[in-house]
Amino acid sequence: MSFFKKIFSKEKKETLDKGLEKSKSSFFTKLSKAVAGKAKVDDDVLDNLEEVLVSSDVGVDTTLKIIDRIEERVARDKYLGTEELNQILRDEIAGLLSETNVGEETEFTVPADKKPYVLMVVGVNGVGKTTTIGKLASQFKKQGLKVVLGAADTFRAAAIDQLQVWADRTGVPIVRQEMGSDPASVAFDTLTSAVTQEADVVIIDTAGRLHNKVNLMNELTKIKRVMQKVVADAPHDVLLVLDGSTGQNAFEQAKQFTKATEVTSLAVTKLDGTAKGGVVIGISDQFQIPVKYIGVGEGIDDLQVFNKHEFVDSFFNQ
Ligand SMILES: Nc1nc2c(ncn2[C@@H]2O[C@H](COP(=O)(O)OP(=O)(O)OP(=O)(O)O)[C@@H](O)[C@H]2O)c(=O)[nH]1
Repeated sequence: MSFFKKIFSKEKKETLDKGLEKSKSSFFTKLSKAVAGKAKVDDDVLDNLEEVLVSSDVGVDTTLKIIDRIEERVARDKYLGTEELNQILRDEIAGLLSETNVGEETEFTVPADKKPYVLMVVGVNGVGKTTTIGKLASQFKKQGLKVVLGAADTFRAAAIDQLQVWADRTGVPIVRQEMGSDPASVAFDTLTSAVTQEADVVIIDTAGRLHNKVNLMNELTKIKRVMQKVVADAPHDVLLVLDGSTGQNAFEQAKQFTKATEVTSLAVTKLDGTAKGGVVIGISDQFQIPVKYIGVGEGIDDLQVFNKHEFVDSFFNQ
């Protein structure tokens, strides 16, 4: 048994398979319609395939890239049977994910040389930001790491309270202030407290008001600047949380946030409730930002480290 197979636990695989069920069944139903009655991959099949990919939220640019590559293959191999299409798509998608040079990890890890490792989490309301933070806190704590949460989404009282709920649930300390207080001040306090406690991981929640990009940019820049007074190279990671079930909206949010701040990794949530799982492929390809985590359920253990081999295996194994 390969190393990869050994560490890809049965439990993780089952959760992933279940989480991608809707996307898979919708994709393969469409794919079988796209090739119905056709023995070879021709222009018609490629047109249909293009539609299948776009309607699976892979995104237009990434779809065209995939179609171009299959066209090249058709031209080279002369005859390509439609029964081979599944394998070819699988190869092309795995290839695309490899180009973004991500998804090799299988476990939650924090860099050993950063203490505390500071993770700033951004994203609009409702995408699953708080839940993702709670799930991450739980995972890191399980590894014996000391975690501190910072409630720097001070825009809404509910956001602070919700993070408190996750802090209580996971037994992790939280630094919070009144609603409406300066988010940068909360971040500063959180880092100071983390350094004093010799914490390993700090997770900072931020407000994601997209309606005013300049404000958002200023706010995130200020939080970063103030954090650097405590930990010089903080934040070590800026994680953008996107709701996978919103398909093209997720692309739009990624576009806006990457303009407002330097996003270093992505979490795509709610893949279990949607047939739009293709969004993971398109987003990682178009933004060239690693998808680090995927949310495949509401439970505390339903956040997975995104691994491209596991993802492609699960997606294409029916
Ligand atoms: N099915 C499913 N639901 C999820 C997932 N992640 C989050 N949710 C749910 O999505 C809803 C919104 O999640 P929150 O974490 O509250 O979202 P938020 O982005 O923090 O939003 P605000 O609290 O409004 O800022 C909650 O009901 C979560 O349980 C997931 O991976 N799968």
